[in-house]
Amino acid sequence: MVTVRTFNIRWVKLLVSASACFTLTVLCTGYVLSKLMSTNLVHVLDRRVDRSLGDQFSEEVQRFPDTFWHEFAPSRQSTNEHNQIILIRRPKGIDLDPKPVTLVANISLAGLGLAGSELPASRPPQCVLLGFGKCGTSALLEFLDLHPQIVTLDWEIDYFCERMYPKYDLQWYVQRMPPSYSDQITIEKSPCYIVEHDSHIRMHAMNSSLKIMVIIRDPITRLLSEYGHYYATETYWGRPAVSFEERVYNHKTKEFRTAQILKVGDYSPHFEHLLKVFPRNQILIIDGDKLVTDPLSQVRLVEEFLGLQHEVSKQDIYFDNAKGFFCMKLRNSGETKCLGKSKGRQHVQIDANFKKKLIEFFAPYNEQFFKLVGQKFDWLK
Ligand SMILES: Nc1ncnc2c1ncn2[C@@H]1O[C@H](COP(=O)(O)OS(=O)(=O)O)[C@@H](OP(=O)(O)O)[C@H]1O
Repeated sequence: MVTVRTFNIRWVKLLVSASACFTLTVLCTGYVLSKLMSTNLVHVLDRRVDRSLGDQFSEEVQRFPDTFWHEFAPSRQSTNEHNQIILIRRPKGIDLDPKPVTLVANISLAGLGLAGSELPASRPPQCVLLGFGKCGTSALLEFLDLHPQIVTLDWEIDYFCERMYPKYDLQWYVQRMPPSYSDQITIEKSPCYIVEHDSHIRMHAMNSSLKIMVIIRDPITRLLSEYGHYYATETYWGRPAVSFEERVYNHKTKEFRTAQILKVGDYSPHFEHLLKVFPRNQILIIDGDKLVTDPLSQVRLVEEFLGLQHEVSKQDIYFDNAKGFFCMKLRNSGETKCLGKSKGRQHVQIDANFKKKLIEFFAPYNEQFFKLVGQKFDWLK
């Protein structure tokens, strides 16, 4: 009898402390969330506003926590009846479309000395970088972002690809573009666009005068880069990775694994389709190998293609010995910025005989590509 009562009391105690813990957790989470939503209101609007307002604005700014993306531009539509700036943000995470959080900034346009002036807004891109993956798409975009008249989306939205297009409409796409002024050019890059041919048609339907950029590089270097990515992924997940040779060549049949190599490495079929959709003068081909050794030469090509002044200069970049690549010097802050660890990996060394085989394998595909685009590249050495 005594034992049963002791047992019951113990259970009641346990239940009480468990529910107290639960209530405390709920209360704490609620408090933290409400703090996040109410106090950290304003983020730097954009580079130009930030620059024009200088320190005075920066002092007023309370940075929004890093766990939130800057979602929409504070555009005309996103100022409220009190002329306050409204920011819409969503938590960072894997979910591509979580519910955004709307926040009213604690400052007004007039308070910023911006009454009546144009505010940056999300606009459809006037130029898209279609790929090819592993050819330097991120580096190109980072260098272009140094241009005051260029605004770039810093993630791959893949909107025109099959994975996204049926799910989202144009408004969804445009709203995700970074804030820009009407005299700026918005660029986004998604490497799936070049190999998924329906994307070409979908982009043309959005804007038939869209400017198209495609970056290519020596297909063997591209293949090595792709292998580096595969190796890093397998290692990360603790899975065994096959050697480069094994991945691209079947030693039993003594044949290259063409499905693996040519899916992206044969550039011609993708260009053939692109040229059926967009006129050649709307397409700019960037040399990914030159982007590594002389990034300014390729940035200049883009500036001319987009009808912009040459703004990005030697002062904006430097060669970083530790990274082994060119990096950026940011004009506003004086800070330096290199691409992350997953860009600029060391490539595996390949045996000279195997490289010869690869060169012979790719040669006819490259010749066909040079003919198609009327341009030669210094590849296969
Ligand atoms: N400045 C600078 N810094 C770092 N990396 C640079 C740079 N310029 C070009 N590259 C080359 O870009 C290669 C990655 O290409 P992508 O960004 O197109 O890759 S991805 O498809 O988006 O994953 C990457 O390939 P890996 O060297 O294999 O990592 C680089 O060779």
